[in-house]
Amino acid sequence: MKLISLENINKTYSGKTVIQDISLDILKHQSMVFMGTNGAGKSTLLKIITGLLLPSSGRVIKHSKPLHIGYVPERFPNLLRFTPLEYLNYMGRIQGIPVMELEKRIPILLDRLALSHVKNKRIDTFSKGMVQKIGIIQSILRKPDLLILDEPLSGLDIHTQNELVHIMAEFKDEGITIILTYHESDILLKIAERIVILGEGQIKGDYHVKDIDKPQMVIETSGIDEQIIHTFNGILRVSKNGETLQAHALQEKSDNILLEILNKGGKIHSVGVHDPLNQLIMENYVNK
Ligand SMILES: Nc1ncnc2c1ncn2[C@@H]1O[C@H](COP(=O)(O)OP(=O)(O)OP(=O)(O)O)[C@@H](O)[C@H]1O
Repeated sequence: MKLISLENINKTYSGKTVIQDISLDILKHQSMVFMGTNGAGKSTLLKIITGLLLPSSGRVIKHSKPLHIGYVPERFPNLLRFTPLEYLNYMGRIQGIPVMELEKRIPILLDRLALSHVKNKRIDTFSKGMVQKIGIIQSILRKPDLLILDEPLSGLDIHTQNELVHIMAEFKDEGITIILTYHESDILLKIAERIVILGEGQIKGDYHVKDIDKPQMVIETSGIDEQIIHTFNGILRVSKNGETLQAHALQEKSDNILLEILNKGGKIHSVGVHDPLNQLIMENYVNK
């Protein structure tokens, strides 16, 4: 089911085209990631989808009404001197949410994102990850159909990134469709079903994650028979290059496979990773 359709969207700033003839359907329950180099037009497109920015031409069609969109901008608004309770109540009232409802919902969300203990502290004393969580709570005060997050993980340590990915995955399970921008593939795959690559304001690639192979280990070995390698659990394919064999294997089985090769008297020359998604991204960034 379509949530939003973009039809021939163009956006120009002072005569410079930054979004060029983009048409795209956003489907319910199909979470997406927009990827692209700096200046590719990702933030501009997100703002057009939210309605914060009008396209210069083209149409944004909302297929269901009302359609609640939550939006977490790339930068937190300049309201850092407030406490979470003050800020969230303020944002809730701007969104027209009744005070009674806010009084119930804000403590639940603060608790869920592990921020209850700082609800009365000024946001300007918070870490980047805590500030990002406040931005996320603001975006889901009224449960959205579509949640749009612009670079939600940038500048965060890996632990906080994983925590936020976990939270976003939970939202997804609760039926919220998510669109975000980010550039690290392994994290994105936990959230996205679809990857749209933007470049110079245009769509350069549009892929379903399920169609992209998972990362594989590539093991270069010699001194062992090709037929024997084929019998190891987790081997995907083996190719020969002179005396050397190159085995592609499932990442989760690679430790066992390395041990088996050594046990059978083989030599390991190198171990690397082949990540088809990363390769695809690089090709799209570099070649188009
Ligand atoms: N308000 C504005 N006025 C003029 N030009 C703008 C404005 N906002 C964005 N641009 C330009 O539009 C282009 C696309 O910007 P946008 O922020 O959408 O890209 P992005 O892909 O989100 O980049 P980043 O990854 O750096 O955030 C850039 O060239 C940018 O300089």
